[in-house]
Amino acid sequence: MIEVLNVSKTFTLYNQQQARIEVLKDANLNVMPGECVALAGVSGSGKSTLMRMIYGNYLTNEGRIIIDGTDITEANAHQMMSIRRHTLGYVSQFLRVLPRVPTLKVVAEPMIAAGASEQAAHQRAKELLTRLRIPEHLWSLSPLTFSGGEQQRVNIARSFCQPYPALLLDEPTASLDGANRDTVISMINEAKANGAAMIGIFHDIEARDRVADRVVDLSNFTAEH
Ligand SMILES: Nc1ncnc2c1ncn2[C@@H]1O[C@H](COP(=O)(O)OP(=O)(O)OP(=O)(O)O)[C@@H](O)[C@H]1O
Repeated sequence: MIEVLNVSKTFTLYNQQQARIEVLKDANLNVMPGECVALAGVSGSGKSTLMRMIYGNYLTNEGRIIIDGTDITEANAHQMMSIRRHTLGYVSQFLRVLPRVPTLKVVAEPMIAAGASEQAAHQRAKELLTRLRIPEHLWSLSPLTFSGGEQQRVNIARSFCQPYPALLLDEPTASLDGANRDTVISMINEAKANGAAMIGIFHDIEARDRVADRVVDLSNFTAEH
């Protein structure tokens, strides 16, 4: 479902004497439906960089990244938008939304964009916000003033509102209390049971061990190896 084939990534810092940072060399990873792979490796080994390449935010220097049969290193903007709409979700660490959009709409929006009716999307959004313990009186407010943990839960609700077949998780439990952390771990395991292929970064090792089938250490894919 998510295939990373011989991927290399070097950053060139044009405003700093053309300095080159070789982050990944010949990285390979294959994630099957229903599998969760955790990315590990020392700080700076390229975990976030690889996730951003898979989501199409960073270009790939070499190699191919295949999502559900499409090579996203060659995809145009229209194809990439369609993949993000229907196939690949991304739970980022920080919520990025437009100001003044109510929480309920923020959560339902990706599902509506993927073709669901407003009524069905709002119903699903309400179920998820309830499950993630966001009090109902906050649903009509913008999440921009919410606490860090509340914002993270809105972000998770938004990414789980529709059943993406592939999902990227960037520290999904980082700012959560125990009960919400357990809820998110259950949601990840349910998505897995429903066939989602997932790649995650978890600094919370206990959470990682409860969801990950495999751990891949990106330090093995650096230029020194
Ligand atoms: N946009 C960028 N421009 C230049 N260098 C970058 C950029 N993004 C990442 N890097 C460099 O790539 C390397 C890997 O960074 P990355 O954030 O992927 O590491 P990580 O494994 O996720 O680290 P951490 O565990 O600390 O979050 C770092 O040396 C970083 O400086």
